[in-house]
Amino acid sequence: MSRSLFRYRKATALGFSRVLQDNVEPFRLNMEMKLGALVSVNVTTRKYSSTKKFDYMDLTRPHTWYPLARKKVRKVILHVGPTNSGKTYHALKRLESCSSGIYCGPLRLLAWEVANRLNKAKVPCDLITGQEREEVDGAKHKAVTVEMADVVSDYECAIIDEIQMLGCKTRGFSFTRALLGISADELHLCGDPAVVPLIQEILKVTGDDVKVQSYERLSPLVPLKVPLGSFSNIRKGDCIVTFSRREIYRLKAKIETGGKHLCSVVYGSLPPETRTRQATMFNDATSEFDVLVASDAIGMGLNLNISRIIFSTMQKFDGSEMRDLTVPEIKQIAGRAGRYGSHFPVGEVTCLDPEDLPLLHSSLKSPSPTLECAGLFPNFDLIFMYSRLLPQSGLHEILEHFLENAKLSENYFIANCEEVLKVAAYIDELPLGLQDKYLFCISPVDMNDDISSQGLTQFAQNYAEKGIVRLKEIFTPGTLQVPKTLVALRELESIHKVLDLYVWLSYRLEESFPDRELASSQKAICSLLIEEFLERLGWQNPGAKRLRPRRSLTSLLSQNVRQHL
Ligand SMILES: Nc1ncnc2c1ncn2[C@@H]1O[C@H](COP(=O)(O)OP(=O)(O)OP(=O)(O)O)[C@@H](O)[C@H]1O
Ligand SMILES: [Mg+2]
Repeated sequence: MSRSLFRYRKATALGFSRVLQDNVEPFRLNMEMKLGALVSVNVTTRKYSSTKKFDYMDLTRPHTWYPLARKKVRKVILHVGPTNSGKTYHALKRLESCSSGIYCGPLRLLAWEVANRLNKAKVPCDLITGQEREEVDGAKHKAVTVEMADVVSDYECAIIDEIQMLGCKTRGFSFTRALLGISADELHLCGDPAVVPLIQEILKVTGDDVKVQSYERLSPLVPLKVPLGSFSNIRKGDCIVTFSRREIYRLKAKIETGGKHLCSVVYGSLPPETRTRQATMFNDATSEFDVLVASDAIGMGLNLNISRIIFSTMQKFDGSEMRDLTVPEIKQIAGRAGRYGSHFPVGEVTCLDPEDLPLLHSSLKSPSPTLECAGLFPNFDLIFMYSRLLPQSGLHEILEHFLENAKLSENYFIANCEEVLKVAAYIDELPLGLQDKYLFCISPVDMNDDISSQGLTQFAQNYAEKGIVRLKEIFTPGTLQVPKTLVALRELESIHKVLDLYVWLSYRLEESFPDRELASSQKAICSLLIEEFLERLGWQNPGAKRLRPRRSLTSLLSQNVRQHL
């Protein structure tokens, strides 16, 4: 059964939201989908329909786009259960013991964690994310972010972690691509039980052999009957969760002013390496930073030494309105407390506001709603073929038409393309080919961040005009400073995003973006300056206890970084 896209706009999602990232591997198209296939166009009504079996808008059989995976009967093992039940642990144990393998995770932090773990266990493992390629001699294993999942090689074993994210409005399509496209003898999927019926349904047509392995939580998670009460009740190992950056810093200051604790912070727009170091500092039992103030950026798969999660609010702004947290979000976040093997064998969870307790308690008892649809997104090949029907149109128009006319089966929805369309509208003004335009559209730009979107427009403009983009033309190395205010901090976070975007583009347009090394070293400086700011904040609070001497920034800058200053 085919349906049009827009009925799926509100299709099921677990509430996760992030900008679209890279989708570098071209789809391997169904052999039936060849250039020159018959497609009829009714120009006056601008409705497009297929006359024969070749129909570029027909996305009802996405499993046929991956011939390599379809040559195998894959042994698919669905590891499902609550948070902290050992799902990822068991899948990784299997990956380690296989001769070749790939781990696909939803976060750069998780890909880093897995690459480190495998390399420590003497299983050489490459790390590949949109912005990093760390290759290890002799590696037959890879840890990647899901957008970089490899669908053109054969593996003995593959893992897709947090598979329920295939219902995510913006990133779900990358999970679907990995699910259908990875060619592995064994495919391990880890996630929430709510995903089981959908995966079974989707994989009915692939002929794969699907087994479900269920897990129980390894250590107890106790929802407390009372709220936190006074901030003087904050203790070592607590993590306060809130969703705005301003609130994060307000709570950090409030706790530190009490003079008993210093706080690490983790939130989405902090550079990933800063997030890792803040989390490491909190995890380190000897560090003075013994309380964590975080957003839902901690909510997925990470292993932190948290004893108690305290929700400062049960509402978050989702881009258009304030809404209650969903059951899966509450369970994911609460599940960070009392991780098995951490310093705190029993996890606790509570709220600041007593009125939030009923929602917290009922959510922790409820199963997550069953997922109904998985995301899809047209890759460049599909858009290119479709563009032949609209030779005079820009990418924005082509995309809009494609999205309006795409036919989907009931198990799928099309990704939310608002961000992509925003970039397309701008990029269409520039004299660029369709492929270049598509690339800029799927780049990890944050169009809601002025500096980040200005960075993208500047890069695209320089690229269109000169074919080469030198970083120094738009950014002067040596000018970065430790921020003195939260406004300056936000600016530095945005500059980091621009540099990150440059690195991302440099991996895809290597000759035109030649300054990857400089961009990477400036990124490292940004995160060190941000960390310096975070540590100084702790120092400035009059009541805060004395810290060991801080690391000086200069001593932290490696030779490699300094040579660019
Ligand atoms: N059998 C085991 N022996 C030792 N450690 C284990 C075992 N099982 C799990 N762990 C450890 O327990 C912690 C939680 O396990 P894991 O990360 O696999 O949980 P999960 O079910 O994937 O949780 P989430 O849903 O939050 O991703 C990890 O630190 C993991 O290394
Ligand atoms: Mg996990």
